[in-house]
Amino acid sequence: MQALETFPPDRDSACARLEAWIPQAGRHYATRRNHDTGPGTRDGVSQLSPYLRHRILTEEEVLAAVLARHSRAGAQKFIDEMFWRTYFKGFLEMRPTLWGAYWGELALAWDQVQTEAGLRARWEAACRGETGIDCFDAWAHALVETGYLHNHARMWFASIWLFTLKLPLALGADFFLRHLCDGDPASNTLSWRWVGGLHTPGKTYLARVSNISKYTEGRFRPLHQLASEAPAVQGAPNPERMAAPGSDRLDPARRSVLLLHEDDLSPGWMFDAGLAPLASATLDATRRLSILEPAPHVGAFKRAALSDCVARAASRLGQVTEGLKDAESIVAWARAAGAEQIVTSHPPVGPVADLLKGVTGLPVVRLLRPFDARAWPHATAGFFKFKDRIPALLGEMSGIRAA
Ligand SMILES: Cc1cc2nc3c(=O)[nH]c(=O)nc-3n(C[C@H](O)[C@H](O)[C@H](O)COP(=O)(O)OP(=O)(O)OC[C@H]3O[C@@H](n4cnc5c(N)ncnc54)[C@H](O)[C@@H]3O)c2cc1C
Repeated sequence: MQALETFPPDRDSACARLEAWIPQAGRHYATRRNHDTGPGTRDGVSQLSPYLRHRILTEEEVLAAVLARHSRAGAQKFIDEMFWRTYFKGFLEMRPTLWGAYWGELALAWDQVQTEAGLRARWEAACRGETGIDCFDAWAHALVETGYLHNHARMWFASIWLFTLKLPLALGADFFLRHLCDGDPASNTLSWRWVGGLHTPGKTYLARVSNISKYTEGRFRPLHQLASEAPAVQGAPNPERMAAPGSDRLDPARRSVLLLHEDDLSPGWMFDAGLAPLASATLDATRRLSILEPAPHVGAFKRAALSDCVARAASRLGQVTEGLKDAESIVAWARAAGAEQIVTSHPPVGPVADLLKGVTGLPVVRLLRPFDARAWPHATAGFFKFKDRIPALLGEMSGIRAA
């Protein structure tokens, strides 16, 4: 699988990529980050997202590594972009109904695809990269084959999907989630909403020929092929904000088992908090990403990354059961291990959190990372308000030198 060659799903590869990237995270990133010269040639972005999304690398360790090499001002652009991930997660945690609304819209759009031949033909052509719009078709192929798209290409792609091809937003977000190695409920759903004018109400993103031509360095110039206007799409408005989640309390004296999942593959912080599990298990929630089957590389990435996590933490885990897939098997496994509680890292809104809602009969202790607990409550409005908090959030991180 090409995607797993590009993104080997293990921490050693993640650390090597971070190490190689650090020198580029300053001025180079600020000047080159918007350029997309195509798979295999782009040097302006880190391609760390599959590792960050699954917390094979944590935001804190990437930020600390970058700030050990660059001043805060020198790496400001990269630091800001890193915090978009945190901001989107916090925003969705406090507005979880947006995830339910997305699933409702997806189910409706999927019904329409099955009953409206014209829509089905346009959707299939878009997913197969057969629209006749060269740039769009090339991005569709790259996504399916490599499991990754550059941020600028994601913006152009989503814009063309919505405003030129006039396809439903939920089907586009689903196409991304089924193929991206970094597919993330918060960043993906909210970025699609941002392009469609729902995240910042009324403010849409229109892909323009001149912008595509400039930042693909002449690879593409879709003259007379793109929509010239981008009216906001229909969709659920941003709901009222709820309180950000807090951490459950860990009672280390109770017999615990640890459930490892795709949202946090660096469990060391839970052992530091006193967790000594009788046994551990990994959860495979891939099938819950979509109504359709996710691409093979998506599940393969997650399963291999979970196995790598188990191998790294083996001495702390007790006996390990890999690949639980539903709530019933989680409860049966925990009971068989003699547990009084199932401990897990707090899963943000998404497939794992959905699955864990079905666990009954044993308490589930969801531990929230201090970084998330500090950052998420600030995602109250737009990113630029959140951005004001970045210096304070950096200051509160352990191991960060003041720059
Ligand atoms: C329509 C659309 C859908 C997207 N879907 C996803 C998704 O499912 N999963 C995902 O991780 N990102 C998503 N993004 C955000 C962004 O495109 C990717 O995080 C980024 O391209 C990852 O590549 P990189 O690691 O080389 O980024 P770099 O530019 O090197 O940035 C470093 C890190 O900062 C964070 N980051 C940078 N830009 C963004 C951004 N705009 N939003 C959120 N975090 C950011 C990521 O963690 C990234 O790894 C989406 C963006 C758009 C426009």
